[in-house]
This record gives sequence, structure tokens and C-alpha cells, in this order.
Amino acid sequence: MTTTTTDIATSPVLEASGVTMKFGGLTAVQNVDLNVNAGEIVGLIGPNGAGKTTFFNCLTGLYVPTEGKVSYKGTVLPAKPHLVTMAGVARTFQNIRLFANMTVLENVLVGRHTRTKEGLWSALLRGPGFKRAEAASHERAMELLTFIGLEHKADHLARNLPYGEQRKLEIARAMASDPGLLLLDEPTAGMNPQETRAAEELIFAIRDQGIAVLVIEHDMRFIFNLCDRVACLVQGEKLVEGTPEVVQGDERVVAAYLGTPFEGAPGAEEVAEVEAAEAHSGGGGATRTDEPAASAPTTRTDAADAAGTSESASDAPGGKGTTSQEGETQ
Ligand SMILES: Nc1ncnc2c1ncn2[C@@H]1O[C@H](COP(=O)(O)OP(=O)(O)OP(=O)(O)O)[C@@H](O)[C@H]1O
Repeated sequence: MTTTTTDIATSPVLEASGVTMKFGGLTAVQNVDLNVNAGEIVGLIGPNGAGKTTFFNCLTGLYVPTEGKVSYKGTVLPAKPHLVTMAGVARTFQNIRLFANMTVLENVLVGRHTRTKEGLWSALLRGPGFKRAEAASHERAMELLTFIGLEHKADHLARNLPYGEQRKLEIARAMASDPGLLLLDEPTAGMNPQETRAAEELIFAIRDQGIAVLVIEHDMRFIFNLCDRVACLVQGEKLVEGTPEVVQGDERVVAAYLGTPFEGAPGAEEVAEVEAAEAHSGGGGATRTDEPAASAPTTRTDAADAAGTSESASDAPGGKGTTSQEGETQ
């Protein structure tokens, strides 16, 4: 499906308004408004700790926002993850959460459960209704595996897949719930350049199936190639939102990523005070500008290191990425 500008302008899928999330004294997300329209791919960027994942968690019912409202296709979403999934919003996580000892096909079937109406008795008795539903789920799961190019590995254990394929499988599992909006949290973290390019193509194909996409990513080239619109969070606040051209040319975004504070930026005043104190004491400590990009990777490799390794380096095949904590679900 090719989306026209009119579709984009007239059909909001996600409307988040005034979303604020506080953890005790820490405000992780501050009064953030963000819409995603039908047919759009929207990027969410920002340095480490900017509040991107917390914002996703507010959208998907994992957190109850301290303030604000989140609607999907005009209906306010309940703050319960399974109800959000049932409503039509699916997500993947920054750290891979597959069922390591289940097959590739079974992982997708798990994602299908919100669309299966058969109850416990029907399952126990294995009546005709249950068998029909089971066959339909199987067919849809295989369709999705074909879509992501993993149909030939349907019977493999998830833990035996290479890292890039595990990430694709996560996406297929999220798509199994037939979402209208897909949230992807760092889908290319830890991927090599070829895998990243393939992920880009896959996301375009998902959008062309009529699924709107909101994606968090540190890889700027990936984001600016992929997205119709990009929003940048810094210290919990939305700093700027616009087309990739507008956002990548915005000096505040550049400053946020390179660590040079600009007048009026969240936290700039504090940084200026620290620098002034250091200069006054002759301490010679490092200034913000002495440590560019330490917390704000601009390349794919940096992003993988910064965002992926602590969670994903240890136990997946090939030494990259985790196959999940068994038992976790969306
Ligand atoms: N459950 C929580 N309890 C307390 N503080 C939290 C919690 N979750 C996140 N935070 C804090 O909220 C802030 C934003 O974190 P968040 O993970 O949302 O940032 P992020 O932009 O996704 O970062 P990254 O790019 O590194 O994934 C951080 O200071 C983090 O420590």
C-alpha cells in the first residue's frame, strides 16, 4: 500500500498528549505530545537516558503515566499491556525477549494468542472450532515467517538463530497480533550494516502493509532514511519534531548529541554552573564539550555498543544479543 499525504494528514493512529512519567523525584518524561498517523513511520531519537523507552512503556501500558493521555484510533488506551495489544498496538523490546527453547513458529504463535477467541474448554476438548482456529493461526504464523524470510527455519529453536534473525522473529511475533501500530525499540541495535539495511527494508514493507510504525533508534542514518517524521527527546522533554531534514539540521539536536549545551536547553543552566565552578576553582575538570557523544552515539556501531551490549552481549549465538529470559511475554 502506498500512502498519500492526505492519508497521513487526516488519520491519526496514535495520539499521546501531555505524557509525563515521574519516578519519585526523577521526571523521566515531561509533558510529551506525539502523534503517529496512518501510513507513517515516525522516529524517536535522543541521547541515552532521554526517556524514549519510558515513553514507549507509557504508550503500551507497562507504566501508568503520572499525567497525560494516550489514544489509539480515537479511543483512550487502558494501562494494561495485554489490553493495549488487543486494541491494536504491538511492540518489540530493546533487549530481545524471545522464548529461547521454543521453535521459531511457536514464538510467532505465542504472539497470536490475543487474536484467538477459543477458550480453555474448547482447547481441552479440541473441538472443531478449536481446530479451525488452530489451523488459521498456524497459517497466519507461516505467512509472517515467509514475510520476514524465516519460513525455512520454522522448526528451529529460537535460541539457535543468528542475532539479526532473532530481531526479525521478534518483529514477526509482534505482527502476529495484527497491530495497526508497531512500536520498535532499537530494532537494529547490535546488527551489522547488511542486517541494518535489511531491517530498513522490512520496516518499509511493514508500513506498506498498512501498519504505522514508531521506532526508537540511535543509528541516525537509519532513522533519517526511514522516517517520515522524527521527534527528539532530551532529558524527558520533546526538543524538536519535524521531517528528517528539519531535525538533522536543528542545532539543538546536534548540540544534544554532541554534548554542547545551547541556551535554554533542558539542563543547560546546570551544565553552565558546573563549568563556571570548575573554571573558578581552576580544577581543570572535563567539560561537556570534552566528552562528545559519549552518551549519544551517532553511528550504528556506537549505538550497538551503548545500547545493546550490557543487555544483549552475553548469551546469544555468536556472542551478540540475548535470547530472552524464558517466560517473558509482551
Ligand atoms: N523504572 C524506573 N525507575 C526509576 N527510574 C527509571 C525507570 N525507568 C527509567 N528510569 C530512568 O528514567 C530515565 C529515562 O530512561 P529511559 O530508559 O527511558 O531512557 P532512554 O532514552 O530509553 O535511554 P536509552 O537510549 O539508553 O535506552 C533514566 O534516567 C532512567 O534511569
